[in-house]
Amino acid sequence: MAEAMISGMVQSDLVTPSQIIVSNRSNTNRLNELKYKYGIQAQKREDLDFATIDLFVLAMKPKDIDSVLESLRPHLNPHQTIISVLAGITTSHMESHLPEKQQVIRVMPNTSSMIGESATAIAPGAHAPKDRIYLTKSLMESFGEAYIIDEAHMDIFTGIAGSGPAYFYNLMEHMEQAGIEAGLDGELARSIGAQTILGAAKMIQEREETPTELRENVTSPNGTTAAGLNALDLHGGGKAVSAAIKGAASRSKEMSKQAEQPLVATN
Ligand SMILES: NC(=O)C1=CN([C@@H]2O[C@H](COP(=O)(O)OP(=O)(O)OC[C@H]3O[C@@H](n4cnc5c(N)ncnc54)[C@H](O)[C@@H]3O)[C@@H](O)[C@H]2O)C=CC1
Ligand SMILES: O=C(O)[C@@H]1CCC=N1
Repeated sequence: MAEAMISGMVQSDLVTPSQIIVSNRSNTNRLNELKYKYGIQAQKREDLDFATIDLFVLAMKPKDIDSVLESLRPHLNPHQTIISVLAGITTSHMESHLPEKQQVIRVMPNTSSMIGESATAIAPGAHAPKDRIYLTKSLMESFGEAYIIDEAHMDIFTGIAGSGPAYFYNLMEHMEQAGIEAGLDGELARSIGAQTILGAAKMIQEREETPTELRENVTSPNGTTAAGLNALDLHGGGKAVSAAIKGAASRSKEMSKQAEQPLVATN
């Protein structure tokens, strides 16, 4: 996810590549790969000059949040902002592991950041000042659309947009496979599927009609679309998508609860 955001950011005018420093726990090969690919700086954790950093963007796995915050804590000053992309980790949880009144902002981008087409949510913590919230919004807009939302809606946003690209990739795997089974070349089938999804998404964005109206426009009485939609319905159709979104949102909620539980030492 970090690479997808970096890729989108460096293609925009908002930041210069040299303003971005990437770091990780121990994988120097990966750091060098990102450094040369995007022209950004790469530094080992122990070489970071914390005082010169305005925004820390955390993009490790949610399970590592507490140890990372504890290790950042002694180096922070009140003017620095912690931006987290971690699914399920609440701003209040992060604030409880940081110096009092530390600025925290939770965001949820998706991997389409890579090409400047993310749908990203932003939920400010209790002490994030307006200027940092808007700076974060501009940063997120450098790789797509960004929406400031109530943190209570972060789970459902994650279900729709954070995980959402995967539902469409899954759909496209099926479209491609159906094309192949009917004798189409695989690449051609993939490209037809992608263009069809792109066109449908742009119709929603660029025209006034609702998804329902647009669906009805495609559906001639007793025609091919009606047959396709009937089959879709018979196999779960839209309900399956709704269940996917709810499943992801509920996992996000569950991850928030897990993060609150104290670690139990085992031997
Ligand atoms: N993959 C996705 O589509 C999205 C992921 N996210 C969130 O982004 C985060 C990362 O997900 P992925 O990129 O898929 O995982 P990943 O496993 O590809 O990347 C995690 C990165 O964190 C680094 N890392 C691990 N521990 C670290 C530490 N202690 N200090 C510094 N760096 C450390 C690793 O070296 C690795 O580069 C997760 O929290 C996830 O919830 C959010 C939105 C979308
Ligand atoms: O699967 C995940 O947990 C992450 C968060 C949203 C998309 N990928």
